Amino acid sequence: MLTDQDILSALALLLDENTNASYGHVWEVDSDKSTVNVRLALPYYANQNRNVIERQVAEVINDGRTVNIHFQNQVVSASVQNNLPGLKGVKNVIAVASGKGGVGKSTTSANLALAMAREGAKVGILDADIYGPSQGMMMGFSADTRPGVREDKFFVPPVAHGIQVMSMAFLTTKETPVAWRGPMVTGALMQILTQTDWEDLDYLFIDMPPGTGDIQLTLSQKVPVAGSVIVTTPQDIALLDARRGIEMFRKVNIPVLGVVENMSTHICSNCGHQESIFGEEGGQTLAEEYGVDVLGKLPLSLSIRKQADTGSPTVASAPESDIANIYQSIARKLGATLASKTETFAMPTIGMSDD
Ligand SMILES: Nc1ncnc2c1ncn2[C@@H]1O[C@H](COP(=O)(O)OP(=O)(O)OP(=O)(O)O)[C@@H](O)[C@H]1O
Repeated sequence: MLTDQDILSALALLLDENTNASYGHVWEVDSDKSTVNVRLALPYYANQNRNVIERQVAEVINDGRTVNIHFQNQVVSASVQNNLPGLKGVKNVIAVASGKGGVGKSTTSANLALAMAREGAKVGILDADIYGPSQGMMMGFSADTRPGVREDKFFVPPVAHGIQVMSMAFLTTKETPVAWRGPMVTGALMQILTQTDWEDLDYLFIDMPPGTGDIQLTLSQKVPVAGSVIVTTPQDIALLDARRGIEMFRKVNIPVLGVVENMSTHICSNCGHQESIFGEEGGQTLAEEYGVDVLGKLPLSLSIRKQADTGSPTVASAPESDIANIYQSIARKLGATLASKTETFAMPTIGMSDD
């Protein structure tokens, strides 16, 4: 029979597929003749990964005893650029950006937020894409949706699919924002961001305006961002713009957590044939050039478009689909990558629970 120490040593070597490294010393073990209790405390959520972990553990403890695994996930706040004060009710802000419009940044933000929530985290989205706010529509809100108001001071974000959502579109008419100049836009966004009553969020995704102009730069300097994600399509022109996005975040000391390659291949809805119509390995080349990871690749798919454009993005409407699984994997990697960048990371104290 294995000793607890044998088991701990073997568990510490197991590979975490979300980090491509060993889990390390995040395990606790106690056992008797018939049962082994294993506790795993992770600094990110990975509920959709539990069966993989259970299989890994079962292979280590293969001595006929019953194995109980208790999972505990606790997200802590990562440091932010220039020690900006954090946002009340939000542990980590993740900016989702693209160098250019139309590459699927909003679709990716919505699906990643939903995927992160499915992994177990509490999540919000701020639609900062002021000139083309689409989160309201993508998350299924009607056009006349308005946030609640508390104490005449705070917006209470409407909730859809379990996600707290705020958008300039909830406060303006269609015509308003186009007439605004840059400083008005950033001022209004900062106000929405800080005056929203975010409730206990592990992650707030900010769907940034496309591009790398003044508005984007100002937001990146003023909003306390823990990490950013760059969405790009594989065409050279989009990649060129994505480079500018990475460089902008570097300049303001915001870590780039990775690149998501969208519309990576086209899968024919009739025959299933897969083709790289926008070129191959573009995101990979970009990621290598800047020493960041490709967190995942999404195909150009009719279902992604239809589901996002009708208010129930793929992760919500087809959670068991192959495409939803890609978003889940990206969400876990994102959480894990952010946690690994947390300088002040301290392991939570864990207690036994059947959670
Ligand atoms: N992988 C995909 N396959 C098919 N359609 C997609 C995919 N990703 C996004 N789309 C569709 O492409 C259109 C543009 O997507 P989206 O609004 O997310 O882009 P964006 O980068 O946020 O654009 P902008 O910054 O201009 O608002 C939408 O109709 C969306 O449904």
